[in-house]
Amino acid sequence: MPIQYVNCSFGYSRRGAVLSSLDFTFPSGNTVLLGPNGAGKSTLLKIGSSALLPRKGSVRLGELDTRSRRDRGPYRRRVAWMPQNIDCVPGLRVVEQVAYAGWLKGLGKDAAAEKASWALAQVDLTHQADSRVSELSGGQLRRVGVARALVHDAEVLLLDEPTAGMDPRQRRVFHKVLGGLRGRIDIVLSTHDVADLETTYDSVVVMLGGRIHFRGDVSEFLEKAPPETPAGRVAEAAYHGVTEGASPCLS
Ligand SMILES: Nc1ncnc2c1ncn2[C@@H]1O[C@H](COP(=O)(O)OP(=O)(O)OP(=O)(O)O)[C@@H](O)[C@H]1O
Repeated sequence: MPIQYVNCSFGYSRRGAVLSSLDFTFPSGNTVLLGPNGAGKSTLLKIGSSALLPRKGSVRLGELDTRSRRDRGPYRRRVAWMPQNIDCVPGLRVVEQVAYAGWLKGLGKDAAAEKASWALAQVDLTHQADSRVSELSGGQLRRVGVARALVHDAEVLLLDEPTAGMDPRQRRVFHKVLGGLRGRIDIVLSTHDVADLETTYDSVVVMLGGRIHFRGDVSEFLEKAPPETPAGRVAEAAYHGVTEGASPCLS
């Protein structure tokens, strides 16, 4: 079931609006959220996760509304969010970090341990299960963040720039992981990286200036590239085609 933004407005201060009367529903499947710095991608995901509440309007998953205190617990069990900054509990090993996240979302101790091992396997980190997080690279730490988001069987996974800091090999592994989750969970991932669009995602959403500027299938998005574009540069050219001429700044 997709997240719905209904007439949603939000600003960090009284004066500046980041989102204004946004009516939008994320597509099902794997969705990549693109847009320049400051377009509002993280804000959209934070509001979608219920970490922030809209100033006006609502964010819903089925009948659950993030503004309702009673709905927020069930909402957060169904929608997992990985923020840009991954905070880990000092002293815990990787598998314990993930199990702890599951326990916080209501899993029993044994179930949390079992699901933690499963989640680490999904992100190809089983071999690091007993490492301390301080021993991990930035890319591996992001995969721990994804495992923590996966551990409690949410229906929707919101990932804020999970591939930042990953080397090309790690990124390939990560895209393979996302491709493998296709059809099992709805994923929305914000990034500046347009590699592997066809094999990893079903839909593309482009944000500009706090608005949804483009929404469509990956194939519709790639058609925005000029016909003579060399094969390896189609996604990048499509992104320029979609965003060209539009103001990148928030009004
Ligand atoms: N905590 C905050 N306090 C005040 N303004 C903020 C805060 N976080 C974001 N903003 C502002 O909100 C707007 C949208 O920022 P946001 O981080 O959502 O964009 P983004 O598309 O995720 O950017 P990036 O690609 O750089 O991560 C920007 O103008 C930004 O300066």
